[in-house]
Amino acid sequence: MDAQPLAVGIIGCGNVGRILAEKQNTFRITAAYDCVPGCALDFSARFGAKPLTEFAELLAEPVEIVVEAASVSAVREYAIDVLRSGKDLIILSVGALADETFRIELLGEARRLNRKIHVPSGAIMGLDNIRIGQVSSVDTILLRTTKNPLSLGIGEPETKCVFSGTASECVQRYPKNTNVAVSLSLACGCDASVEVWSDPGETKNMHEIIFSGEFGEAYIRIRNNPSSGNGATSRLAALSALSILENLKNPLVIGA
Ligand SMILES: NC(=O)C1=CN([C@@H]2O[C@H](COP(=O)(O)OP(=O)(O)OC[C@H]3O[C@@H](n4cnc5c(N)ncnc54)[C@H](O)[C@@H]3O)[C@@H](O)[C@H]2O)C=CC1
Ligand SMILES: O=C([O-])CC(=O)C(=O)O
Repeated sequence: MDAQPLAVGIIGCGNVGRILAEKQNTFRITAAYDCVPGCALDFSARFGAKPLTEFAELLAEPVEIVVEAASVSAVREYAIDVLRSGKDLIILSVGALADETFRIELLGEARRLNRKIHVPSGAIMGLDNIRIGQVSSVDTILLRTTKNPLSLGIGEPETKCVFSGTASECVQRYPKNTNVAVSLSLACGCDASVEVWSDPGETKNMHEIIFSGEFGEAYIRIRNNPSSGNGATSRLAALSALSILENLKNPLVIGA
């Protein structure tokens, strides 16, 4: 007899939520919440999930895991309640975890309740082995992100470095564009350096990672296709969350 598909709840029925729903195979999004009620209703009409117009309704739904695909503020507002309702969590808006006080509280609750929080590789690659930063010395961890100014939400006409600093500072300035910087910091165990470049000629979302330490040196360049529903979000970010959901019940664990 076939196993029941994994029941999934979603917070955020926007671009990432829709990509996950379009490609669901071994899981089912059975409940969908968005702070814009029309978004949850449209999502439900298209994909059959139960539309929720109040967050509290999600806590009572029989889902094993909730995908947050909404915003940094949504993580701060809902993540702990999701864990307390007995569900695991996938967080896309990883920037929320740059706040150390919040992160310690959230992870403390996860530990206490024996729940898992998954941070997908999102719009980058290599996060699996960048975790070696937690067990060996790191000399450099730098993310250089280059996007079209329209994706960054700025009107910069020239190619220019518009931010240089740390991941935790960067995500406050560009919360919809640099969650990956905080993912890198969490993986390697130190606040990554970040440069954000605005390039009016760039049609992709490019991330370059420069990593060196005890292991040697790495340079990774990812040139992502922007997703059709939100140019600031790379399609890879949604596909990465999709691959977590598709693999949750797989006994063979590959990479991170
Ligand atoms: N970890 C990573 O590598 C990446 C993360 N992201 C993040 O993933 C998240 C989702 O991205 P998209 O789907 O492209 O965004 P989107 O803007 O297309 O959709 C977000 C949806 O969430 C809803 N929403 C926002 N705040 C909410 C709240 N407090 N409560 C309930 N609903 C709320 C919005 O109404 C909207 O329908 C964003 O925070 C984005 O910055 C994006 C790219 C890469
Ligand atoms: O999708 C991307 O290229 C990266 C992004 O927006 C983020 O990390 O928030």
